[in-house]
Amino acid sequence: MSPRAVVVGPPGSGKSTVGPLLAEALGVAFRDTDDDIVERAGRAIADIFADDGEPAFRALEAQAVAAALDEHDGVLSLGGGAPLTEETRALLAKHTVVFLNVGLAAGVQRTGLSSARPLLAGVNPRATFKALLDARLPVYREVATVEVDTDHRSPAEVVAAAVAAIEPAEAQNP
Ligand SMILES: Nc1ncnc2c1ncn2[C@@H]1O[C@H](COP(=O)(O)OP(=O)(O)O)[C@@H](O)[C@H]1O
Ligand SMILES: O=C(O)C1=C[C@@H](OP(=O)(O)O)[C@@H](O)[C@H](O)C1
Ligand SMILES: [Mg+2]
Repeated sequence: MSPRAVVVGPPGSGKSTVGPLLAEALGVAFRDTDDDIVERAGRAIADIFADDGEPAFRALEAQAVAAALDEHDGVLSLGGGAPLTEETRALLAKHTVVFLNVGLAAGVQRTGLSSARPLLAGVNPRATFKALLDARLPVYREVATVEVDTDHRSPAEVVAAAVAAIEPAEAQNP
């Protein structure tokens, strides 16, 4: 079993919002590995970071991603940092991976009102977000088979662009 599409990208790119809409458009089920981690640990992501630290979260995340890649055949959205783990990058090599890109302004705006993302909770979210984008863009591009810009696009417009990008990629690699 293999997901129809795996969705990666920075926090605020819309993985958890666009993912279910993309699944609906493709007529398949949706799963989000952050939800799997919360369910399995019985704790919020912010609590896992606070109690056990980021390396412990990344280990739970790598397990959750490996299991979901094996079990799920619909659209699978990952947490923003999942492709930082080398084992996950290796597993993603066999899959259709959609990179939802977001620029600094929209990314900060979309994540600014939420305290659910511990990595962005510091005193200067804009500088933190910029450093995160600089470090991660090459990683997202390394694992992606298609890239979709989400700035100035509604979630429905992002879905349309993603479907248009995925279908020719699937035709090339059936
Ligand atoms: N294309 C978009 N345009 C405007 N707002 C968006 C868009 N995509 C997502 N959002 C909003 O941004 C916030 C973060 O989205 P989310 O799906 O949780 O991102 P991610 O899972 O990539 O971190 C949510 O409030 C969501 O409604
Ligand atoms: O970028 C990251 O490292 C993280 C992103 C979050 O998911 P979203 O990208 O869905 O916000 C969540 O997995 C955790 O807070 C760590
Ligand atoms: Mg998410």
